[in-house]
Amino acid sequence: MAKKNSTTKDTELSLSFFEKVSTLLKSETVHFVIGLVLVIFSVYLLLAFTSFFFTGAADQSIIDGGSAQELISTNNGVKNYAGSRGAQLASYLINDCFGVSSFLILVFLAVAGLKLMRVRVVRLWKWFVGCSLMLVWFSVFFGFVFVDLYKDSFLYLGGMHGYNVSNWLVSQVGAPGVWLLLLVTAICFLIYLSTRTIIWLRRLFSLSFLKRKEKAESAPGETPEEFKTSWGAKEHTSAPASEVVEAEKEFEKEEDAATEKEEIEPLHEITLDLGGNGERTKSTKFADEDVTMTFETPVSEPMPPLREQPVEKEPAFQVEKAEEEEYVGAEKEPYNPRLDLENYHYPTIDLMKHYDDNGPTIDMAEQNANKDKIINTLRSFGIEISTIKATVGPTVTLYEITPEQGVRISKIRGLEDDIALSLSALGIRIIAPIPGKGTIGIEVPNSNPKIVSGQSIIGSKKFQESTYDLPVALGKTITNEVFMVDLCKMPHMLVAGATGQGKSVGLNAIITSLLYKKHPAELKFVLVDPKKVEFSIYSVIEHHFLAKLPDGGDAIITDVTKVVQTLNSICVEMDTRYDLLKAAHVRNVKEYNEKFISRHLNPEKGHKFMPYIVVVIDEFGDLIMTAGKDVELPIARIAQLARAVGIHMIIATQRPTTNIITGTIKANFPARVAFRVSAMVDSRTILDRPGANQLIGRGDMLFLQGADPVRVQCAFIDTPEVAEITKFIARQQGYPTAFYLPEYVDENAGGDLGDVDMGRLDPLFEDAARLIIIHQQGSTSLIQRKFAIGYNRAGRIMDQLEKAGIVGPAQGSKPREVFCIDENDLEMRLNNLQ
Ligand SMILES: Nc1ncnc2c1ncn2[C@@H]1O[C@H](COP(=O)(O)OP(=O)(O)OP(=O)(O)O)[C@@H](O)[C@H]1O
Repeated sequence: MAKKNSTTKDTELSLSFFEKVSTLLKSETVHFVIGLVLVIFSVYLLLAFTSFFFTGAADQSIIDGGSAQELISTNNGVKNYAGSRGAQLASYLINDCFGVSSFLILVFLAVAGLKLMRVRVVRLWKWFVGCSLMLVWFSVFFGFVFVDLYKDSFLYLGGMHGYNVSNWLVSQVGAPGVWLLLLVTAICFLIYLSTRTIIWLRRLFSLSFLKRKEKAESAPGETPEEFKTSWGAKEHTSAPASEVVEAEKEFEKEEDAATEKEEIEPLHEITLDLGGNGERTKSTKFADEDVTMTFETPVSEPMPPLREQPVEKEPAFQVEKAEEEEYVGAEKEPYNPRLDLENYHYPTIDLMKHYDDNGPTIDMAEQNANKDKIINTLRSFGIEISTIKATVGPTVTLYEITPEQGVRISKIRGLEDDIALSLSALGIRIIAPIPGKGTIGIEVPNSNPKIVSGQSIIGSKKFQESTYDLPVALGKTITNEVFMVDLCKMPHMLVAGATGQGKSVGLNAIITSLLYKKHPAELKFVLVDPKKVEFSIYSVIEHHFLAKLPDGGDAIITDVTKVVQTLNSICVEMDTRYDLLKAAHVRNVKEYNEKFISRHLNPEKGHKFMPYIVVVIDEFGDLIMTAGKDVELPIARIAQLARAVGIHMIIATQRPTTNIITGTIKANFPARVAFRVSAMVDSRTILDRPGANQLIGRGDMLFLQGADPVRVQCAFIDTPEVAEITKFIARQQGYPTAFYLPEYVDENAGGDLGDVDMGRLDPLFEDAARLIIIHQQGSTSLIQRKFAIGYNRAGRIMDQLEKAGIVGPAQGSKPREVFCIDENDLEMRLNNLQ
């Protein structure tokens, strides 16, 4: 017995020891120290290797012939700068192993060290595979090519590995075979590094570079007909290019999915087991009643497609027939919008908090009690039911009842308060009938609600594999399915709910979903936060994901006048985008970007890749109260028109009254999210029906797009989680500035040049005038940039230039016309001014 006790104790002790060691190994400080040691060791190796080239010959006899005792002694005579150990290491790795390609070992060690120190974000396994493959390849290559050097040099360029392997290969496939083998493996490796290799190879095989040369030499019109047809330049080059874009996309997708899957797999599948024996459905017949109660565990059936509501007032958008010949860029490679930040890594799922208590559990006692209460309450009003089925969601259970024949639905609907009273629970909602089912639903809050973690939503297969353009994962439905929508199709969303009911968390869930799925080149946010505290955590990703006015101010907009300017600037951007779409003869931003990527739009004519812009406005009520029409008008304009040009809006308010959510706003925000509100009238304002007043709060919400609202438990993504995600993004390389929205010149303010004081010209006035003349471009942002001054000062200088007749009036987003042709002309005008 005593022996057994001591064994258990030992096991416990060793367990806690291993636990301690494993926690220690996970600590950031230990990682940093190990990383630092690796980096320093790689520097030492570099020294040893480099020195080996110069001192290797002299050291050879000592290293090879000297005894261990001699090498340890102080006067060992080794010349290598890294001492006898360095010389041994270099001799072993270079001569005995892989030759000069052993340098790749220290490259990998340095990269691994930097990753552990969190200096660089890299995919270590990719570096490992890459370095290992190159190590082996170069070793064989040098062993094969410099085989003669092995006889009379102290340095084996391919090491013994390269020498042996290449000799063996030569004996098997002959020297030409080894050349071909090396070529094929090198090509495969380059394809592994970048699928662009395929484009180069195709070009090489089609000899299109020869054709280009020929074309340049022969004058236009001189190309012989047979030459044209046999080479078929246009069709042949454009088709593979687009295929390769697809291939690249596929490649990236697979790669991302593979890495993400590794981290995500265990998190999203929740299986409910009511009976404890693995049955999915269980029916219970109650002895005293005639009612069958069925429990249903949530199944992950595909969600019914959301009914899309056509956006009201969407203007007719005509597409003119292309008359001019289509532009085809000189470069055949597709444009890669992500190229500037091609090493950008999407946030990983482990940045979010993991809740152990994730899956729904079923309290049978609670279920039975609720069932009895529902049956008894209905019976006391003379309503008999034949079946009752319970679906247990994260926070709410849906009881689906089938009444006996002849019972009027309106009668049950009228009993909402009585059932709520009998169950003594808040948040009871009756859905009579459940659309498409012929049953009546009674939603009852669970006594022990579960948190729907952000990790379980973002890590879900459904979200990870979604192909939506702007995927937004909101939470989980009553059947525990991940509830997702495509913001692109909505196209704007209205979020309302009383204070403290989960609005801010909901907005975080929306923004975070987009951050997890989009590249900084493809998406920009405009964040408006009159409360000044909600969105401040996003300020660190300004250079990656935020858009702002080019006036040098904060990217998170907190000031009402700035909001008005920004919204108007977005209207300018919207108009510009429409013009570009029209010029490109396409109907929406997606088609436009596809055309731009395939280089069918000329950047010199102002065409550019258009990222989606998502405008998120918190506390919209506050804005309307302070700025009224100034805010409402641009919002209504954007909401009516911006869908096609990739600008989407999400506005949130805690005061869902009719003077804030006006008819115009409502009509243009077809997707509505309602958290709990205090009064039925507020629910009617948001959803056009009651329901939001019966929610239980803490992220319980109704989502409406189309006819029937869906009850969803919003994902809980807390501020520290968002901070981790934004920190992860901010640590990576970003753009030099935020995405600049176009300048907006307030026509009422700017148009009145009577206010411009020409007696007190800005000290930079003359320099700015010269700059404008040199560039022949009347742009305020140019002045701002060159003189590093704010928007307001640059705007004032521009007004003075206009009054002095040097530039013309503002023309929306386009630069002003410059009236001065050269510096002489300017001198004359300046003299006239004095
Ligand atoms: N989805 C959720 N799951 C669990 N708890 C939640 C959820 N959403 C919100 N909560 C809880 O409710 C609290 C208030 O949420 P939140 O700050 O989002 O409210 P709010 O509506 O934005 O309030 P306010 O309008 O005052 O900013 C949170 O701190 C959290 O404890």
